[in-house]
Amino acid sequence: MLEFDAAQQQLLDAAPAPTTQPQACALRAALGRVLAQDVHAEVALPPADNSAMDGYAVRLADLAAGAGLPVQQRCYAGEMPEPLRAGHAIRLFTGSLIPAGADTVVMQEDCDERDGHVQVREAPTLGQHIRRAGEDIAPGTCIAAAGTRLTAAHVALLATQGHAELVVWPRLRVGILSTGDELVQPGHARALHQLYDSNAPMLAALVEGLGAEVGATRHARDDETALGEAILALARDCDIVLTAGGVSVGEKDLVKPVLESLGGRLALWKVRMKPGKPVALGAVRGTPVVCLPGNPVSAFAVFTVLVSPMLRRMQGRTGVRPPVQHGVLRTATPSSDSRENFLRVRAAADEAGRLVLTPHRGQTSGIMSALPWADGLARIPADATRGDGDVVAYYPLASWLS
Ligand SMILES: Nc1nc2c(c(=O)[nH]1)N[C@H]1C(S)=C(S)[C@@H](COP(=O)(O)OP(=O)(O)OC[C@H]3O[C@@H](n4cnc5c(N)ncnc54)[C@H](O)[C@@H]3O)O[C@H]1N2
Ligand code: MOO
Repeated sequence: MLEFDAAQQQLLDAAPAPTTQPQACALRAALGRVLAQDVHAEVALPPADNSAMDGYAVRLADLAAGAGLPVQQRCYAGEMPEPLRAGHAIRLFTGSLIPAGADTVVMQEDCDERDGHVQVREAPTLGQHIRRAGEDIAPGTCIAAAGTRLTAAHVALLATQGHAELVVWPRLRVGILSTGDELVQPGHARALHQLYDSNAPMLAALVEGLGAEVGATRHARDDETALGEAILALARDCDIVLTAGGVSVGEKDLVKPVLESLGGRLALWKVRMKPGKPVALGAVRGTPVVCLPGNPVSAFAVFTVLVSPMLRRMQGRTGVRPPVQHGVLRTATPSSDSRENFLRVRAAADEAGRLVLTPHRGQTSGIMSALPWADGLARIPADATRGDGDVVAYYPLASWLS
């Protein structure tokens, strides 16, 4: 059996970085896209000294006499202030530019304005409430690196630079094949011996959750010709193909011989992980094909911890393996197995602020209701027992599936 970490690495090694040309993408459509180039700040942030408060711009020394100061101008955000005259104040608002000659902002709560004069009640400190030009970002700073998958926060930061377009990698196109005579597509009538196909919609949703695109989805019966045609068509139209089912040792587990007949190199593994022992990696006409186990729980776990790093690399992303955290198991039932066991767990903080991991009551690969229930996967090492109070590695779905 292949060790889990070695399998994850071998899949990564089989993942080519993007080979297509980067493309332009409107800022408004950039959420979830992957930057193909570093973006450097051209303008400082903030671009000019401005007020952090609604109040008055003054010269600190002018307050020493304690007299009220004539209000020279009311300057709103979006207007140009006049240079501050000696012994005067300028009324301004949050975001208003600081007038030349002013060195301090007094918030309006500390002032009284009457008959065109402002009296400052609380002695300010020099420079208070002024946001300095460039204090956040200096021109030339890299504000988003190539390989970043853009979030709303990145979109906001990139907008400060006035960019209406960004250079991103084309979306990775993933082909999905579910296999099995027993499967019926949702929306169709189902006989007693049949099962609705949940792997295809699940894998499509997982792929889209990473910011990749579903190039095509197919279902094939357990028949060498049908499987071969489907894999060839998907390999032709997509950057990578994911199949589910038919990869174990049963008489109708035909995916392996079909891949071999298509002439691709093939590595079939029994990976030392649970759920998800049977996993295969092949290539058809240069397109990687990854075969996941048919049990939907196993396919979900394999996608999360084995396949997602590979897809991230093909998307052109950096940080292909999200951080693994650690948490304390809270369970009445210790876990042990000859394979690395990825328990479906919920995560919460205990009174001391420690991350506590509670396993779902059903941990066999047939218990699908554990998937939407879980926050992540807790990893129990192979050939070891871990029970209540033990610290284990934790793979949060929020980061491993994004
Ligand atoms: N004798 C052995 N039997 C099995 C072994 C083994 O080592 N020796 N391994 C077990 C493990 S572990 C797994 S995991 C499964 C994986 O088998 P396959 O990848 O060949 O998957 P199938 O047999 O095609 O299906 C397994 C299971 O999942 C259901 N399924 C399949 N596709 C879908 C779908 N798209 N939607 C919903 N459900 C699906 C299928 O009906 C089966 O119940 O093999 C074990 N057996
Ligand atoms: O490895 Mo299988 O995925 O446990 O049921």
